[in-house]
Amino acid sequence: MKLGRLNHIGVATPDLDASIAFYRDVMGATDVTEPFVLESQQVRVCFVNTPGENGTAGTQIELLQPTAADSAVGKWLEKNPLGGQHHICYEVPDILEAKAWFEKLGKRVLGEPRVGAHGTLIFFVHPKDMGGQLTEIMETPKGAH
Ligand SMILES: CC[C@H](C(=O)O)C(=O)SCCNC(=O)CCNC(=O)[C@H](O)C(C)(C)COP(=O)(O)OP(=O)(O)OC[C@H]1O[C@@H](n2cnc3c(N)ncnc32)[C@H](O)[C@@H]1OP(=O)(O)O
Ligand SMILES: [Co+2]
Repeated sequence: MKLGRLNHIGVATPDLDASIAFYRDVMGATDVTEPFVLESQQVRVCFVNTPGENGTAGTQIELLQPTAADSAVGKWLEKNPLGGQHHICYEVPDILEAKAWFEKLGKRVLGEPRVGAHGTLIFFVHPKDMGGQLTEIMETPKGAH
């Protein structure tokens, strides 16, 4: 498998609007997308775009507020009520090759690849098999970079 760019860091929050204000007012973010609900993942989400170099896209902070307590992010927030870093997402050139790679290593791929918030195929690998880090693997968007 070939590791691609760090696409985003997933950050869970109990209050998306307060987190947007934090990134704008404390962190000086100037490029924050409009929030939208991704019902399949039971989250309200938006992206804080960080500057890249020489006009390339920087990485993103993916802000996630659960729409239900009994959801992946909702359950995580029960243990981490202030919120914080929830997962990390790397790009790969070939999602099926990457899935086979992790499975061959005996790591738990969570579900079949599905279309994620960026419109390309993604899957997650269980944090217990990844040194405690919930890891999202995303196929590099066509024509990106
Ligand atoms: C904007 C949408 C975008 C997209 O999908 O495109 C997203 O990024 S959506 C993000 C939300 N979706 C997911 O996170 C899907 C993948 N996550 C899962 O399938 C679950 O959260 C899972 C399987 C990682 C844990 O679910 P489970 O029901 O087993 O919850 P537990 O609380 O029982 O956790 C078991 C064990 O894992 C530890 N854990 C849970 N979440 C995390 C985490 N984010 N990072 C690190 N560790 C995590 C939890 O503490 C438990 O450990 P233990 O030592 O047993 O207490
Ligand atoms: Co994500």
